[in-house]
Amino acid sequence: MVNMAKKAETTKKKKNDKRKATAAAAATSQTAQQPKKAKNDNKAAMAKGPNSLRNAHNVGMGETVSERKANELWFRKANYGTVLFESYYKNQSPSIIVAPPPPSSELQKLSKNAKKSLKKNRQRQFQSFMDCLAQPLPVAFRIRHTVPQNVKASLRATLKSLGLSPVPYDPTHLIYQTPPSLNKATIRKGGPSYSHPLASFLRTNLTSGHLSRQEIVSMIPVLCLGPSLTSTCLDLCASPGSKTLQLLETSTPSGLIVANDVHPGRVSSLEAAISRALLPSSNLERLIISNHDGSKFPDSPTLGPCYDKVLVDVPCSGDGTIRKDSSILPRWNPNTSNALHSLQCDIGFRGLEVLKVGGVMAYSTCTFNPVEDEAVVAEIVRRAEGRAGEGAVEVEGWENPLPGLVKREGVVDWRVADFVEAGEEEEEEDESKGEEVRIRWHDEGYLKAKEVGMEGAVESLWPREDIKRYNLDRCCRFLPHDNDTGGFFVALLKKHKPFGPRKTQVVAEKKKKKKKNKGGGESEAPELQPLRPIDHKTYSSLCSKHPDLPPASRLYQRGDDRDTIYLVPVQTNEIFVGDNSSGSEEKESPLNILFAGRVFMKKLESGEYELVVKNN
Ligand SMILES: C[S@@+](CC[C@H](N)C(=O)[O-])C[C@H]1O[C@@H](n2cnc3c(N)ncnc32)[C@H](O)[C@@H]1O
Repeated sequence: MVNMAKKAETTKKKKNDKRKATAAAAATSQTAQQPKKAKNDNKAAMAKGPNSLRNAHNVGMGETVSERKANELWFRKANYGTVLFESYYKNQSPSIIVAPPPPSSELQKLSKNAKKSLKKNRQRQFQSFMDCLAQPLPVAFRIRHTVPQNVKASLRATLKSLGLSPVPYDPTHLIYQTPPSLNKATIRKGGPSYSHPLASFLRTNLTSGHLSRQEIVSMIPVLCLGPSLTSTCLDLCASPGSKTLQLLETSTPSGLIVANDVHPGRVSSLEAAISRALLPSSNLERLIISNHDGSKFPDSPTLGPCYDKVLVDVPCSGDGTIRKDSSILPRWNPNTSNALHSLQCDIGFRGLEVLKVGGVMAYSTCTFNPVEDEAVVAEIVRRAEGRAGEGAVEVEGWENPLPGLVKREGVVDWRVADFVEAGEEEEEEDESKGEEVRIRWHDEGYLKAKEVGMEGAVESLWPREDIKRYNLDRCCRFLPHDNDTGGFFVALLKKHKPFGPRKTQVVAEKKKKKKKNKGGGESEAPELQPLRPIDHKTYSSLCSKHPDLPPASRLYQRGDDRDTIYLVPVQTNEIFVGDNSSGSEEKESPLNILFAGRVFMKKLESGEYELVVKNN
């Protein structure tokens, strides 16, 4: 009895260790680098097997080093991620990475030799995918739309003299890509190409705001949403802001852009990136930056679903960016994708809820993984149908905004997996079997997966029987070896019907108070107090000295900083407060606005406010 209890406890502990390793791998920042020393230790320990690595780091023994870090290190050192990645995508459904096989009726007609060569060809395709991932990503950049025509012409001429032409598939001739030898690693300070004329050209013009550095495939969602943004647009997961900037550049004077992110720190870096871009004030006057969990983004109290366009560029496992960040591969884990799926569904569905009828939403990720891509699209359409009936939302086909950039159809068939240490599921006593980590496929579906203890199993991870109904083939996949880019996924969804009422209305979360946690660090509370409409008293006193002031509805101040007055977008009060005419100190916006518009007035030492001159 005692032995059995001990065995059960060991098994439980092992499972806990594994769970922690997974969570750690998922939680670590994508930019985390593998420590140099780890690479050397790796070779010796790998020879003995991954468990010796784990023991060497005291993982699971409650030792001094933080267990989380040790678990993650163990996982990466064993290079499990790379092994899992290759095994996962090689054995995924046929058309995720390689071109779809011919239909079985045609396959049967092929000779033995033809079948063999087909198989070889598919292996070659997979290998070219893997080989491409091992190549660093060239630097992609574009000349900003907001740059005056004469400056555009001069930038193009200089680039031409440096031997660079716009990418052939860009009709605007504004997008460029460096040759492979000039990449993030070689052009950085201390890198071999730091002094290359193209590298210094890039530095100068990125600093001046003439150029924007952005991956080509990551430009696609905004390009698909349409160039004439005369409309109200919500970017639900906006930081670090490359797509928000793209939206701002192409918006027209009557447009509004609300850029939101859940992390207060990342909201501040979003604002900093936008300031660095040196956009004209007229573009900045169309922007609101808010801080909410995208899955609980507040309703407009006056208008309800009011956005013409919504961009949902969700947090994802990011394996499409391996060429840019090689640390992703050694810690790759299918459980990360499975765990993100539900959050992605919740954010995506909220995007559909706040979208106007007739509006369009772009859902995008930088992962190849269908459980974060097509599975999410299918689930949010299904949820929409639950609220508004069949045809409530439709996946739309779209013209390629970059004609010639190879895109592949979305898939309707995929497999779901998690990872296990071989031997663990059978609860083997033979420890040597626990040395191996491998993919465990759950082809029998959700119930069976739950039964065998798949972590994070939810039904929507699997393709449902009626999957063909969702037009998932209209989604687009971009693979690195097709265009020498990163990997990307985009789906466009159009809302056709109003959704019935939710059980509970979504209201802004209570603002958390800033407090010290036990460890002495700051809690997750936002650093900044939100902006609020200017109060009547301040506005009246300003009017007496500045007769041409904009209406009070356009002037906002931060709760704890009365020294600055912001000129916010025209629509702000109409959408978020419900009063478009006068100062409304009693009414509070449900939106946690951390930045908006541009700085309009500053308080002088004398206590008077002075107008801040526009930059253009
Ligand atoms: C893929 S990045 C977005 C990249 C951005 N759209 C761009 O083009 O620069 C995902 C972002 O989602 C944010 N995020 C994570 N969970 C979120 C949530 N629940 N609601 C809103 N944003 C979230 C992360 O902070 C991260 O900045």
